[in-house]
Amino acid sequence: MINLQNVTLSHKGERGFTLRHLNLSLPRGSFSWLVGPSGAGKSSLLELLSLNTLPTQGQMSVLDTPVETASRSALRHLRRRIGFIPQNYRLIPEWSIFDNIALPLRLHRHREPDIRREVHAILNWLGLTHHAEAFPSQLSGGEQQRVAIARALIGRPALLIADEPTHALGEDQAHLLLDAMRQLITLGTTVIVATHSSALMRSFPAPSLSLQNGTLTPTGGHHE
Ligand SMILES: Nc1ncnc2c1ncn2[C@@H]1O[C@H](COP(=O)(O)OP(=O)(O)OP(=O)(O)O)[C@@H](O)[C@H]1O
Repeated sequence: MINLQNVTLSHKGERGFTLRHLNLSLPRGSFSWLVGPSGAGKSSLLELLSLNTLPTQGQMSVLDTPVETASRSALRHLRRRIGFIPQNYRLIPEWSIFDNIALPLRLHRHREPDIRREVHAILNWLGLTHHAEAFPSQLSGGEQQRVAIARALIGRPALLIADEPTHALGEDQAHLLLDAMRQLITLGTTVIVATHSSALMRSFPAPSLSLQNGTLTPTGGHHE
């Protein structure tokens, strides 16, 4: 499902490497926490796995597709099977909350009546129904984070990547998200969640990947 061999990443203009010699293998339907100190490279690794950046060196396959030989259109199709909850939400400011959440379904060319039904169901589940026609700037941080969660989950992604997805949420909402992730795993989705919250990790024991200074260190998780 996900395989990294000797992957390194350096950002443009950077002299050293942000991620170094990463080897990682994650099976379909697995759940992994991603931990490490601030600046260790967690967000950079998640940007890589969600195909927003590509490795500087090494081999990476995502959803069983080697990315270095994939065409642009193959990468575009792959990205549509990935749900990503970025740390800064990245909602489209000019679009309503409804349209932000509907985006993955529209990319998959679902029928409008089905889109309306599914978006309203997820708005209701996350307590956002009254914000359907609002714009992102009119919402609180926690509400925007829930919109980002809804957008990532609505297409039932094959791979779900979440970067501190509960940092602006209350405890009940964090548990709602964990429950949804549990369900996705049973459907075969692979899930990776970066977090600084040991309380969150305790509530869902799972293997963890530990990044230190751009390198994965062994912790008894899935990685090699
Ligand atoms: N676009 C970029 N260009 C240059 N350097 C970057 C870029 N993005 C991240 N970095 C650098 O990569 C390193 C790792 O950053 P990253 O955000 O991946 O860490 P992190 O583990 O997610 O940290 P945090 O827990 O604080 O979110 C940092 O030194 C950062 O400055």
